Amino acid sequence: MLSLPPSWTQQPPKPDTLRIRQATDRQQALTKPPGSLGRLEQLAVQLAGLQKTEQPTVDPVRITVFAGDHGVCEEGVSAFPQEVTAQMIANFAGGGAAISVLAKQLDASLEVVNLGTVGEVPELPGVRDEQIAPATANLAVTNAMTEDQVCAALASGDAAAERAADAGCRLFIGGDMGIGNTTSAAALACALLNQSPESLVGPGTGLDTAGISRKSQVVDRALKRHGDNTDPLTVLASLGGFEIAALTGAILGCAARGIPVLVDGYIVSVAALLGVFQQPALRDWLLFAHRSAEPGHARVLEALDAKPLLDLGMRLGEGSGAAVAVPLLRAACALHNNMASFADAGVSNKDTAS
Ligand SMILES: Cc1cc2ncn([C@H]3O[C@H](COP(=O)(O)O)[C@@H](O)[C@H]3O)c2cc1C
Ligand SMILES: O=C(O)c1cccnc1
Repeated sequence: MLSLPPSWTQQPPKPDTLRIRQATDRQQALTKPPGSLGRLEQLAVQLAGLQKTEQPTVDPVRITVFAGDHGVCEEGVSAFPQEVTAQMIANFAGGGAAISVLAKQLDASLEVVNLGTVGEVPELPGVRDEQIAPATANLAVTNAMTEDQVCAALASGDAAAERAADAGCRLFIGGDMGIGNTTSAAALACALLNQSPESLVGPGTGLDTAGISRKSQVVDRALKRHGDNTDPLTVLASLGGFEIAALTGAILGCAARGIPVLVDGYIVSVAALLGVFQQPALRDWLLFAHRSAEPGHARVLEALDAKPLLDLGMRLGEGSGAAVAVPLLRAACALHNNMASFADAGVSNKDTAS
């Protein structure tokens, strides 16, 4: 019997329509022409509905980076060697990674979950050892994971959501670290969206044209082996990665517990897409931070009907693009919660002007 977290099979809660109406009315009453704060208004209204509150906030922010290695690296699909995954875990803990710097700057809590790396990772503060296997199997030739391994990864993600809820976190950011994971993400997105490898495979950490063409052929082999099954659990087992499955589990787990999720780039968006395939109502809980420079991201965002807040040419992962968008959400909440209304400030509204 597979042991799946409840959020895999149960629908996430619906946003609170009363709070949405109240927040929409409040935006109309604040001292500004209606709609003049653009998408910041919609963000505050969405957060008020999801958090079931008059005073939305994103603090405290929780960032969890999930790390795992990919057997498909033996096909030469990344510009970087596989040992970088374990080395970066140490860098996250040491404060030197991009997400470490951003988390500190945002005053967000950062945790790292190691789901399985080929390289040794010593015991480190802030790093949880939840290793499933040293790496997934090579998805070009066989299923990347067993269904039991997928369940273990989903459960790790769900446990991260539980910790975020227990800590009173009001916004969740998931990050990825796993050399080779843009190959897995492309294969997953191709299988779910019935796309060709050419349309979704990109340079990742920096492949040249010949490298991208080789990577496309690897994804093509994987898709031929996989067939046309779009069941999320089957697709994850066939083409996924430990960190991607854990991200899906975390995103579903956060929604189930009433925590909105700020989605990062290509990898996290594919994890979110899997979650939406499994539970379409998950879509309500997702805010999209940025458009990654990885070319396949645009197609994945389109499938999710998502218009990200930023387009900065970033293509790092780790949750970094989402972290950069947090100040926008903070601004949206501060404006919503603290601006004066026309009545309070004695400013004439459109309707009362003579
Ligand atoms: C030093 C370094 C830090 C990273 N942080 C995130 N990634 C990102 O790049 C990798 C995916 O790209 P590909 O599929 O081409 O290997 C993942 O580890 C992802 O998290 C990094 C990559 C490197 C090299
Ligand atoms: O957008 C991402 O998530 C991404 C892009 C390239 C490499 N790693 C992650």
